[in-house]
Amino acid sequence: MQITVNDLGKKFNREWIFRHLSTSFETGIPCSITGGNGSGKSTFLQVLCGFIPSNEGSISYSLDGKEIQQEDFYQYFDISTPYLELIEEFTLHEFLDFHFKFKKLKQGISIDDFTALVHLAKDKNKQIRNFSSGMKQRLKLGLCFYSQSKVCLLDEPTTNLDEFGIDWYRKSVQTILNDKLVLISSNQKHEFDFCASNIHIPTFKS
Ligand SMILES: Nc1ncnc2c1ncn2[C@@H]1O[C@H](COP(=O)(O)OP(=O)(O)OP(=O)(O)O)[C@@H](O)[C@H]1O
Repeated sequence: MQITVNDLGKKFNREWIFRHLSTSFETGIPCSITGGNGSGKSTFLQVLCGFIPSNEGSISYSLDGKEIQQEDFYQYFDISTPYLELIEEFTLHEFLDFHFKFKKLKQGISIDDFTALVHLAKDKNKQIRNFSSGMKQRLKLGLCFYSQSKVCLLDEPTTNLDEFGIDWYRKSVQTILNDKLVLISSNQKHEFDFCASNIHIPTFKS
């Protein structure tokens, strides 16, 4: 998978969040998206995956040399962000049954394997609303790690994770780096110090 960004710009009202941003991303070269609070890291990820439109420039997506239309790109990525809501009324089992009707689990992994991988096997019948914030975060990350999608977008991936969870994140993310295009928006080195490339958003203010 390859994503190419050409002269991309995004503004809210009259303020440019980033401008003249040109780069490319590809599977096997994980990239960190860095910058201080409010610099535009989350906005960049949201523009990249088509959640919000850009004001200037273009983004192209291709898989094995074939172009993917922007409107079809949703089939190819997973995103984990602090603002993403889970369906709180469902139990974990109901939630996973529902989710994996639309997304495919990685080949060879069952739903039971999945719950073990995210250390939630004992919580299958618990309603998501009764999960702790760290349990929800492991679930969100697991949905990205263990799907068949080609692109994995992680916004502040260790939010709410304890030391065990951070260690789990660092080991788990390693298992997908060769198969998925991984982009990590973060201010914390332990979330991205293994990345081979970096985009520093404040560099693209004007
Ligand atoms: N929908 C919106 N309308 C207007 N301004 C917005 C909107 N969304 C974000 N912004 C502004 O865009 C700027 C970048 O926000 P963004 O959330 O992308 O930053 P960030 O780098 O991810 O920050 P943090 O590290 O705090 O999560 C901020 O000034 C924010 O207030």
